Amino acid sequence: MIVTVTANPSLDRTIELGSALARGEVQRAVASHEQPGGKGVNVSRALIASGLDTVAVLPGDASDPMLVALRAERIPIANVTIAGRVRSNVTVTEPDGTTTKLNEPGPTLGPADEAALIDVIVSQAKRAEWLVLAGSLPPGLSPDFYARVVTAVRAASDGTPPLIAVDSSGAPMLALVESGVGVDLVKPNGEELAELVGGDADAIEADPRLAASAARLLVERGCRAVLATLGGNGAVLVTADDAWHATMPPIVVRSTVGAGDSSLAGYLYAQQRGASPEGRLAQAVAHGAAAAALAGSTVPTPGQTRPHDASVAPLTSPSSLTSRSTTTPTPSTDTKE
Ligand SMILES: O=P(O)(O)OC[C@@]1(O)O[C@H](CO)[C@@H](O)[C@@H]1O
Repeated sequence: MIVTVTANPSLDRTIELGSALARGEVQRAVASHEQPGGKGVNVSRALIASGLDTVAVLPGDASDPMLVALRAERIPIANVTIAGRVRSNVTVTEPDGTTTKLNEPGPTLGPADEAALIDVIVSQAKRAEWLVLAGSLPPGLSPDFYARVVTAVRAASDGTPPLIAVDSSGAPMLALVESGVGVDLVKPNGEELAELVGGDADAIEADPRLAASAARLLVERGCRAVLATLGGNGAVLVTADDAWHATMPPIVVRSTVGAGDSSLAGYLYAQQRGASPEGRLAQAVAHGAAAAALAGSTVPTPGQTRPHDASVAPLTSPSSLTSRSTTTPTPSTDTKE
């Protein structure tokens, strides 16, 4: 069982344009989609599509349209009732695959909401093999919320605590790494790696060796494995002893929203099926690529993924983080989200 936590879920609205976005103009959309989202929620949606057991923990009233949409998709949830409404995030996609995202801050939560959320997470985590903590934090939650959750879950465990995966950014992610609690897997993109260890985000995303060298700094700070997604340049997986790079299967990008979440789900799906680290990396890239080729934040089924097209190779001598890459990133296949 895999428990996901989305402290700041959203009702994602995707607007597909038939021509390039023109700021300041009125444009007619060719299609629109509304889907329940937020990073942990998307991981749960992708796990369900892959036939795995999951529960999505999130704040939100049972009658909130976002929770209603989640139930309609038959995603098992454990919610903490709050006074405010779940936020709405808007995505605009252009024909060349460019994805523009406008994310609301989310409802303000108080100390009682935070305590209730941690209680629900601790109780759900007792039957979990993995606990996935993903996304931004809404206003009012402590910046070290994720470190608090990890500590509470481990303290309450009466046997083997769940493995913990984290995919977040900014202050909450930095606070987790700096807390020294140590987690089993983190899934940054190039920008988030640069935020955490320094360096140039575009150069990291363009150069798998540079990304591996940045990821290794996170391993040294207590993250047992780092799955770094590099948009069109695939992904790297770095552990204390090894590093691999997987290339991205060729796709036509439709929407990159949730592609990173699908990558994480693909990694967990392969891990649950006993795959080697290389196999997990290939499945992560295949899930991310398949998601990027689908509309809105639609998640793929394993049958829609092509792990054999993601060629995996060991990375033996990572570039120095201070080196600059001359490779140009490939925006048309970016799976940053
Ligand atoms: O604002 P956050 O929490 O960082 O990200 C939220 C979000 O952009 O992430 C998902 C895609 O990864 C979307 O479903 C959702 O709108």
